[in-house]
Amino acid sequence: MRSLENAQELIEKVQPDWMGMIFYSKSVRYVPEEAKVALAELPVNKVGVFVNASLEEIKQCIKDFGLTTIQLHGDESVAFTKELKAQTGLEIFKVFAIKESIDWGVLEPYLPVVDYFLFDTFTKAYGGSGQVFDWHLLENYPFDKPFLLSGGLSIEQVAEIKKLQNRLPQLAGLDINSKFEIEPALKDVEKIREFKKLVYN
Ligand SMILES: O=C(O)c1ccccc1N[C@@H]1O[C@H](COP(=O)(O)O)[C@@H](O)[C@H]1O
Repeated sequence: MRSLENAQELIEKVQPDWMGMIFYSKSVRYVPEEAKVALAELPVNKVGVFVNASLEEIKQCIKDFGLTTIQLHGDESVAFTKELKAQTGLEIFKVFAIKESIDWGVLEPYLPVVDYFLFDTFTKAYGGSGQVFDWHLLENYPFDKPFLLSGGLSIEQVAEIKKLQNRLPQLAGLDINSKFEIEPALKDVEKIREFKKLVYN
């Protein structure tokens, strides 16, 4: 999110557990530096979404925007992720871009370093594609580590999402984005409220 009014309305009406801001300059949802004064004061857990950013860049955004959580949405190594955790102590979501299969061995070294895994659909643009991956690939998820589901989540998938929640208790949250927008970065608050009601009631 990047509009103060839209974010305030969403917080008031939906009370999300987290709210994301994209700090990847190639994204249509990129949050410019000028937004920092307004967004920093929002009373919500703020997730900074980064794609192969440097430690310095991430630390500057943490300071400017009052981030509580870092979402690493690129090809960040275990060593980089460990250093970020050591230097900031903040909550970390590490994203894995899913293609036709998942090699759980690749995720394993991240276990001691991250708070949540986040699964998104593979795309050359890294994220925000609105594309859904094959959720069957998660059925043999081998870890206790909680994970978040992402990638084109929409209101039409509520029944399937509920089935997945029943099968996989490690599924800790749903990361919604482009399917709940009026335009890039402007969220449809009523649609999100409806989605939350349908999924959690
Ligand atoms: O939204 C973007 O533009 C974006 C760009 C680069 C990396 C991540 C991005 N967004 C994240 O992508 C996922 C899935 O979004 P969608 O539902 O498929 O639109 C989500 O984590 C967004 O935060």
